[in-house]
Amino acid sequence: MHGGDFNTTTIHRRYAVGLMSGTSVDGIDAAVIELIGEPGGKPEVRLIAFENTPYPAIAREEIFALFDPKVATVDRVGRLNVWLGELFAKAALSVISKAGLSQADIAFIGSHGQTIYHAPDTQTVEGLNLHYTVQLGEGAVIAARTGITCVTDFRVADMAAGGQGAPLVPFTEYLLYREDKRTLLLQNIGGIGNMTVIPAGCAAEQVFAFDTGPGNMLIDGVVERLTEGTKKMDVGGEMARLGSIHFGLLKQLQQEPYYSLPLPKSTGRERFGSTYVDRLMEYQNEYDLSACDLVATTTMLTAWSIGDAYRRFVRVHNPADRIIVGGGGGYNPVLMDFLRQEMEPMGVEVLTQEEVGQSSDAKEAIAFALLADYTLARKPNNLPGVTGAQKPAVMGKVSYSC
Ligand SMILES: Nc1ncnc2c1ncn2[C@@H]1O[C@H](COP(=O)(O)OP(=O)(O)OP(=O)(O)O)[C@@H](O)[C@H]1O
Ligand SMILES: CC(=O)N[C@H]1[C@@H]2OC[C@@H](O2)[C@@H](O)[C@@H]1O[C@H](C)C(=O)O
Repeated sequence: MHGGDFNTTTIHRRYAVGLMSGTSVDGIDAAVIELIGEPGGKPEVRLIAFENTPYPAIAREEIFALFDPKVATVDRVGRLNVWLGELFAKAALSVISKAGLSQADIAFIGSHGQTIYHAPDTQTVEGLNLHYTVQLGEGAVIAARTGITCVTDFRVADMAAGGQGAPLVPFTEYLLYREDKRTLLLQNIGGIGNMTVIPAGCAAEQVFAFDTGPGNMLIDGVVERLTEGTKKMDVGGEMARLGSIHFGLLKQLQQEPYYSLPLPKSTGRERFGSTYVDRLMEYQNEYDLSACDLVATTTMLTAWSIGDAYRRFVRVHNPADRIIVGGGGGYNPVLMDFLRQEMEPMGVEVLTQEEVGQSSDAKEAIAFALLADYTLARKPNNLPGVTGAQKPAVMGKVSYSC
């Protein structure tokens, strides 16, 4: 099949590539999917190939450097934008070949890019309400290197319509997971934690979602500090398993105002990034905690924040049957145990994406391919009820291939 052939036999089957790089900056997720169904409809999705390409160390360092707005000068931002465009293009070409396909087989690429700054809350300048978000990874470069039309920069259109520009994946979760009889919570535990609520038999307007708080960001942050950079994550929850939770500190951390902010809401590194980790390191001293105690307490805080979000914002009107966990946090057994302790007493079964036959690793990359399918069909692909946008928007900017 040729991606460019829009005749009646091929129009409903096409291959697409989705690219994602999350807030943890652990590399580029690339997926090839087959979409069966009308463009911009409710397609059947088949995962053909998936690959995670770690960033070269120098690129990762530059991304982290540019999280600091004082460091992110316009020349460095411009340079990183095309640099990441090149790396995303390579990741796309590699996964296409892993799928046993050629570029000519691929109808389009949907690429999220790398968020370096996200400012969803209104800043008023001379009566103008400004909110903004910056994702890097130039679509023109991806299209030029691959010869495939590429959709990028999804979030800004939702923000222009008054939304938070996040989360965007719930639209695709509604398309792919909705059930008639069960209310589902889809919990992503990436850098940040985010929850999508899909009530049994719901319409798109009834789906809601929000960021629950830190995902792995605080755990990764403290582990990196405590091990002087030799470890980037608590692999297998090993440190947390050896520590004890300090309930006094836990209680103090639970007072963070984000948890009680009303919906819709989203958050990021601006709140739970390195400044927050600095504070956790100070608490370690103040409470005289071992390294493992601090990791255990931070891991419990992360699990608690998900349970707390469910109790506060979901349970009364949408008692859930299942919470399906995706993202790297699902690979941390201690975090998953703590989450079970939170959720099971409330009657919510805790499962991973793999346990329901999906791929946790590929989920977000798949989502951006699916969102791009809607962009190219010129159909709205945001959920105003989720992002707080005042109206539907066709998100994504198109860089056409010749
Ligand atoms: N084996 C493991 N043991 C413990 N933690 C793990 C393991 N594998 C991954 N993780 C955690 O998952 C994180 C990566 O998660 P993920 O890839 O979902 O993040 P992301 O996509 O960058 O984030 P986001 O969804 O917020 O954009 C790692 O930084 C680490 O904290
Ligand atoms: C601005 C930004 O990149 N936000 C991410 C981040 O990572 C998780 C959470 O915060 C979510 O809001 C979002 O990503 C997912 C892919 C989303 O938009 O659904």
